[in-house]
Amino acid sequence: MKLSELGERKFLTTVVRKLLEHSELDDVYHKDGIVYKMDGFPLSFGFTFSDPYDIGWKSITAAVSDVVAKGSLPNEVMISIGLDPDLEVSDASALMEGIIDSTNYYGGKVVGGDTNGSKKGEGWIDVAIIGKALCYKPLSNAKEGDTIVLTNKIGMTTVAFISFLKGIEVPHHFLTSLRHPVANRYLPLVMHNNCEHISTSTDISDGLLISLSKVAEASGKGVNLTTIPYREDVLDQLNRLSMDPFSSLKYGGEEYEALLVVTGREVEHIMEEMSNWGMRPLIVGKVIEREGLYFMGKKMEPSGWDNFRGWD
Ligand SMILES: Nc1ncnc2c1ncn2[C@@H]1O[C@H](COP(=O)(O)OP(=O)(O)O)[C@@H](O)[C@H]1O
Ligand SMILES: Cc1ncc(C[n+]2csc(CCOP(=O)(O)OP(=O)(O)O)c2C)c(N)n1
Ligand SMILES: [Mg+2]
Repeated sequence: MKLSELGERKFLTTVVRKLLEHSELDDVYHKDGIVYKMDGFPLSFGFTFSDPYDIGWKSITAAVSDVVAKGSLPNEVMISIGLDPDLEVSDASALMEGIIDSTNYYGGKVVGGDTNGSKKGEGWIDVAIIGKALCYKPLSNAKEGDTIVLTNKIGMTTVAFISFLKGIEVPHHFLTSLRHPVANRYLPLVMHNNCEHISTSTDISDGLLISLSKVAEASGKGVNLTTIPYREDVLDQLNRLSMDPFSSLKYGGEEYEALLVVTGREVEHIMEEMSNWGMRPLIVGKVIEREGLYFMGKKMEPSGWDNFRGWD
């Protein structure tokens, strides 16, 4: 069987998980207050419209997103790059500047890395981060009745992805978050202040549905999504593209927002604090007893980005 038939998530849960020291496949590995993260992508994921600086910036944001979503702050950062020998030095410098600026923005420091040659069009960036946990909660910790809060409304990348797949030109502003995504660096502080009320948390970089179902599976519970958390301009544009919001959900990913799973009555207070730090949070669902993923009580399949299958 080929990897493309099995899919990335099944490969991780049925093959990789068995070979690891521990069985929890969380966004970061946590031990004694320290978190460990590795995240990478081929440079071709920068599409044709991203410049080298922004690709460097984004490689850090993608990795930091998992760290901040787990209530942690990045410290040491290491970078492994593979570059085409024909690349201009000025472009390679811009890529490194994007990496350094982004790391500084999130409060970390680049302490080293590795440089390799790649074939044309096959370069990559891998980022490793060691960080400090201010409020780490394992994915398995979600409890029945918990409220699920998303840091901001989403959908910009979904419009871009659907437009590409349809071969339609994308209005410029929908590309901004794909080019230069910014994760909220204050989220770990809000989580730290309210840690006793947070059951767990995760980012939504592979798409909202995948992340919700990871929470459900890890905790042995279910998740009921109660709204489609798209921005108004996204809903308008999907309408123009003749796509309904529900079927668009699977074309997600590369949105560096986070889900907080909140227990008890502090939800409003936590959302107010998030607003004070620049987020516009909203409630998107609940943890329920019945296993699986549901939309307004109706069972649905988790779908989203898969590195071996694309949007699946
Ligand atoms: N090649 C690998 N070897 C060991 N663990 C891996 C490998 N690839 C992924 N994992 C682990 O599987 C889990 C899920 O990975 P991934 O989907 O890439 O996470 P995320 O989307 O949060 O970046 C993580 O705990 C990660 O550390
Ligand atoms: C050419 C191209 N096709 C498809 C995509 C879409 N895409 C690539 S990676 C990804 C998911 C998230 O990536 P990342 O945050 O690096 O992944 P993680 O390891 O955290 O899951 C998506 C939606 C793209 N960026 N470029
Ligand atoms: Mg990630």
